[in-house]
Amino acid sequence: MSDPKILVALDYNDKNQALALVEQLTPKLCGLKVGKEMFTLFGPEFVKELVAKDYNVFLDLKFHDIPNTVAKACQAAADLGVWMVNVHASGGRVMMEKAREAIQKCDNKPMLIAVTMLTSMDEHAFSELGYERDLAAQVSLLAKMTLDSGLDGVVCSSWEAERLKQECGSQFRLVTPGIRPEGSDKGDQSRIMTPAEALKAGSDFLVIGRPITKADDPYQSLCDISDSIVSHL
Ligand SMILES: O=C(O)c1cc(=O)[nH]c(=O)n1[C@@H]1O[C@H](COP(=O)(O)O)[C@@H](O)[C@H]1O
Repeated sequence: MSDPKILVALDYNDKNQALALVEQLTPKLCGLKVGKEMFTLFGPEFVKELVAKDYNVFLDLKFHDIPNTVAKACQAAADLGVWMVNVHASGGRVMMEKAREAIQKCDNKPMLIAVTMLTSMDEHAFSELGYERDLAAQVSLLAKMTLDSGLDGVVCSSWEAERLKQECGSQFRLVTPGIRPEGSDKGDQSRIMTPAEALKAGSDFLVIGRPITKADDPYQSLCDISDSIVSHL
């Protein structure tokens, strides 16, 4: 079975609510993303529970620390049986290389992805950080460093996907949040694309939260999104 393109973001503070949603979905059509909130509340046991239900789990903890600490954290994540983990590219080349080496030594080898610049970062917030390049150039620089460090890809906005595929090659995986099916509420996301547009732009995995988790019928919403991308697979 090939990896599902849709990763449902489980942003809940209630484990039973999250599990009730998971029961309605199917690993045939989606993977699940567990982030800092759920991991802090419910820990590794929750992650293992999802893995045991045969879901591809993206453990989205965005590690950013000294190389040795990040390497150990990635190894611990891999040992939970997850399918994808991530680090911050701004932690630097050595940190990413050590993370890669640590995962290669594990029995389970999750995909290793880096965050370039968060999609919540606008030009103003970016300029306050004092970088000399503009935001797009900084994203490109970090993506290329991620590629050189041997990682599998980056989290980015779908608006950056086309450029990053050209710069980093077709095998470099792009994981894109900010996805909104036609007609659904934008919420706090600003630079959005529909699932089909994002895949066409070069995205490999679509991170989708509220359009599925807050839908009256989450399974139907997942099926509708899945149907909308069939011709782009
Ligand atoms: O790392 C992420 O997943 C992420 C990075 C980013 O730059 N922007 C972003 O929205 N996300 C996550 O993607 C998910 C999007 O959820 P919805 O906006 O509800 O579809 C949330 O879990 C966000 O935390």
